[in-house]
Parts: sequence; structure tokens; C-alpha cells
Amino acid sequence: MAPNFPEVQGGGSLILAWQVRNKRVLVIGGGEVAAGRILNLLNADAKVTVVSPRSGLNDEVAYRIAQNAVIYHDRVFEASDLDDPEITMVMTAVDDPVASSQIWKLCKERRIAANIADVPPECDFYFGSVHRDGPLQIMVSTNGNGPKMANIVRRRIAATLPENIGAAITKVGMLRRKLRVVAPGDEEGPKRMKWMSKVCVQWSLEDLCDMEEQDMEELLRSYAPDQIPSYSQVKLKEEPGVWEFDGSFGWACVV
Ligand SMILES: C[C@@]1(CC(=O)O)C2=NC(=C\c3[nH]c(c(CCC(=O)O)c3CC(=O)O)Cc3[nH]c(c(CC(=O)O)c3CCC(=O)O)/C=C3\N/C(=C\2)[C@@H](CCC(=O)O)[C@]3(C)CC(=O)O)/[C@H]1CCC(=O)O
Ligand SMILES: NC(=O)c1ccc[n+]([C@@H]2O[C@H](COP(=O)([O-])OP(=O)(O)OC[C@H]3O[C@@H](n4cnc5c(N)ncnc54)[C@H](O)[C@@H]3O)[C@@H](O)[C@H]2O)c1
Repeated sequence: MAPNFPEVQGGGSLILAWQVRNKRVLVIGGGEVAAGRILNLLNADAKVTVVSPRSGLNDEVAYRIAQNAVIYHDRVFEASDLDDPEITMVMTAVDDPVASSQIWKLCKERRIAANIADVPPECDFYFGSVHRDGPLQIMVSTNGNGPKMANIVRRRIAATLPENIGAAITKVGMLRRKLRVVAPGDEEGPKRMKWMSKVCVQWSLEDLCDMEEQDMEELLRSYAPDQIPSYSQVKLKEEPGVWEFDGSFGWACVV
């Protein structure tokens, strides 16, 4: 009998949320594609170096350079650009396939992860179509089958989301950090996770979005008894005793 484990479906990508904050990433090229790469990197708080002749700069890339958002070298790529040991990743977006392939080979020699735009066999990772709303990021990949389709699917997904989902997630992030203060320590982990999951399930997205800091404090009082008060109980500041666990299970036998 086949075991009841998930079936392996090869041919996909490993989709990750790569933490490039404060890490150096080299972008080669300064055209339209580079502008998108640079924005993605700055959104992820990376330290970005751009190499491209000024004559080929797109307006957006020129703006990032003028804003000092990136370090800029006004010339074509040189092999020594890869000498900086800080570089964790390379992206090329140049209209010169020979230069692209040369850069790919040099990156492989140095074991630096690289994306060569539009050359799938020369990519350690692909980009995807990304929806962003505050802390929420949704990436759609078609694994090289149809980049424009990725764009269409991403827009379709984004259109189904509640308008305030990003704000709700930001609030939940605050609540989780507060919970770690109220209930610190590894031994509390399983209880913390269960309580947090229950809050997310029992409160609606709209409730979570409306949650203010004082509501969070109130809600956290339910952690020890492990009974989640409803949004209105917290919001209307009902007597804590109404929802606080008193040792009964919501009913009592009067004898
Ligand atoms: C998602 C997105 C992210 C980004 O780059 O930011 C992205 N391409 C986007 C747009 C786009 N790219 C192309 C078109 C023309 C229409 C079309 O072909 O559909 C359009 C549409 C447009 O321009 O509107 C041409 C194209 N792209 C690749 C090839 C080479 C090939 O297929 O062999 C060719 C030339 C094909 C040819 O010559 O015919 C290859 C790749 N492009 C990828 C990502 C990776 C796979 C992602 C996936 O499969 O999901 C991969 C493998 C490598 C990589 O570059 O990382 C971004 C949309 C972002 C957004 O708008 O939301
Ligand atoms: N993956 C994608 O989403 C996607 C979409 C469209 C195009 N592309 C491909 O990406 C590449 C770039 O596209 P684009 O629209 O940004 O092109 P573009 O012509 O706007 O920009 C090319 C840039 O590369 C620079 N450049 C050229 N040779 C260089 C070198 N040796 N060193 C440093 N910089 C150099 C130029 O100065 C220019 O800034 C093309 O090959 C294009 O086919 C990819």
C-alpha cells in the first residue's frame, strides 16, 4: 500500500525568501530590466552596486544613482568587479549575450549565485512576478514556461485579496513580538504558536487590521488561561472576568 505522504512533483523551483539585507549584490547593466532588479533589491534592503556605461542608463536607474541608493561604476563590466568578497549575488541585465555568458562563467568559477536575465540555463535562480503589500509578498513562478502568464496570474491573485491584508499582517507581527515578551523562552514555543494560530483563525482579517496597541495588551491577557476573547469583547473592554478563564468550561452544575 502506498504510504500517505505528499507525492514528489519534480521540475519545480525551491521558492525561498532570500534575506539579502545589508548584503552586497552586483547588478550589471542599467536598462529597464536592471531597474526592476534594483528596485527588488532595495526593497529587500540589499547593498547594491551597479556597473553600466552612463550612456545606457534608463531614467529610473539614473534616478537611483542620483539618490545615492546604489554604488555606481560608469563603465562596462570587468572581471575584477567580482573580486569584492562581500558580493553574495550577481544579476546581469545587459543586451550583450557574449558579455553575459562570460560573466556567468566567472560567477560559476567563484561560486557566486547569478541570474542572467533571459538566459534560463545560466541562472542559479529565476525571478518571479511579485505582489507586495507591506510585509506581504507573493511570488508567482511558471518555472520558465510563461513569464507574461506569471504576471497575469499574480494580478488575478492580488485582486482577490482583502484591501487591508498587508496592514493586518503588520499588526499580527506586532502582537507576536509582544507575545514573546509576555511568554519568553523556548519551552513556551508550542503554547505560543498554538495561541497565535488561534488568534489568527478566530479574529477576522478586518478585526486584526483594526487592532490597536491597547487591544493587543488586552488580548495578551488571554494567553495564560488560553481562551481567546472575541474582537468585540476586547474592543468593548468588557470586564476581563467575562472571558478570563475561571476554571470552569463555560457551564456549571449547581447542586
Ligand atoms: C516574471 C518576470 C520577473 C522579472 O524578470 O522581474 C520574468 N520575466 C518577466 C517578464 C517577461 N520576460 C519576457 C517577456 C515577454 C513575454 C513572454 O515571453 O512571456 C516578459 C513579459 C513582459 O515583458 O511584459 C521574456 C523572457 N523571459 C525569459 C526569457 C528566456 C526564455 O524563456 O528562454 C524570455 C524571452 C523569450 C523569447 O525570447 O521568446 C526568462 C525568464 N523570465 C523570468 C522572469 C524567469 C522565468 C519566470 C517564470 O517563468 O515565471 C526567467 C526564466 C529567468 C529570469 O529572467 O529570471 C517578469 C514579469 C514581472 C511582472 O511583470 O510581474
Ligand atoms: N527576464 C526579463 O524579465 C526580461 C524582460 C525583457 C528583456 N530581458 C532581457 O534582459 C536584457 C536587458 O534588457 P533591457 O531591456 O534592460 O535592455 P537595455 O538595452 O535597456 O539595457 C541594457 C543595459 O546593459 C548595459 N550594458 C551593455 N553591455 C554591458 C557590459 N558589458 N557591462 C555593463 N553594462 C552593459 C547597457 O549600458 C544598458 O544599460 C536583454 O537581454 C533582454 O532581452 C529580460
